[in-house]
Amino acid sequence: MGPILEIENVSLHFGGVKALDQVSFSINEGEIFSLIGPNGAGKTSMLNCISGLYQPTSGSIRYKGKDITDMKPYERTALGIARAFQNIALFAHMSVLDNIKLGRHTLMKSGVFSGGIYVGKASKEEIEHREKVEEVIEFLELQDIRHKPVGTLPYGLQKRVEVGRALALNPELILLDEPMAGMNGAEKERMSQFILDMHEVMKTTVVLIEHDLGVVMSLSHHIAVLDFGKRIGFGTPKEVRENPDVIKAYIGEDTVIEGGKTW
Ligand SMILES: Nc1ncnc2c1ncn2[C@@H]1O[C@H](COP(=O)(O)OP(=O)(O)OP(=O)(O)O)[C@@H](O)[C@H]1O
Repeated sequence: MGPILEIENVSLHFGGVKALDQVSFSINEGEIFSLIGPNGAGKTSMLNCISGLYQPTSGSIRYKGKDITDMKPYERTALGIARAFQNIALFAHMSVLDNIKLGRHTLMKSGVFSGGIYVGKASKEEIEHREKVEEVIEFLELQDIRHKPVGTLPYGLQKRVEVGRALALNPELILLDEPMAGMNGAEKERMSQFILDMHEVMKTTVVLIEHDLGVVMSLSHHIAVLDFGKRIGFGTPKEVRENPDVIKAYIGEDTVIEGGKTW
């Protein structure tokens, strides 16, 4: 399959800091793609450029052949790009169900108030809306906690709800910023399985930022490696693992890039 996202010479400067420096790569439709690199390498900045939170200083971003570089975040959401945040962006006092429902509000054409007045369009939309939310709750196995306030849940489950909120937007491209941060081994395995199912069952293209290289190497079809804002590696897990520049950037660690190692 061809590329769904093409990043071309993207730079992002904050004053003198080059968070991204002429970075290019493309992501194939339907694949699991990972962005890796040390702290401060520019991974989150790249996701921000893709989701529209930041505007690149220069360069372009094409989604399904269309230049989206100047589009607002909500316009990108409408095109099928959704994002789960590194720091959970949920409403702690609201239930799991309501948080996931809220994720879909940006997509609803009928306003919040039209439901009670104009039955036709609003009700059809409301049914679709509800069906998708239920599908996500089932997919991420959140049935038992659907009515629990998110703030009362363990961190790992909150991360799963955060992913659910993005998934409820029915994205073709989902951006997951460290969805496994702070999780134990069993929780990571579970999240890995959900990511694999997003790819295999939902046919969603997944862009993942993850520090656990074991997870990255086993899940990803392709990987881009950033260091100080520059792309220092790109390819399959095998290619990246054997790339001398990547190994060099990994100095101070064992030079074998394997499971259990983090970056
Ligand atoms: N809004 C901002 N204002 C100023 N500098 C920023 C801003 N956002 C990011 N940076 C800087 O850009 C660089 C890249 O940061 P970024 O958060 O993208 O890295 P990262 O690879 O995601 O790191 P981490 O793994 O720690 O999340 C860092 O030097 C950071 O301090």
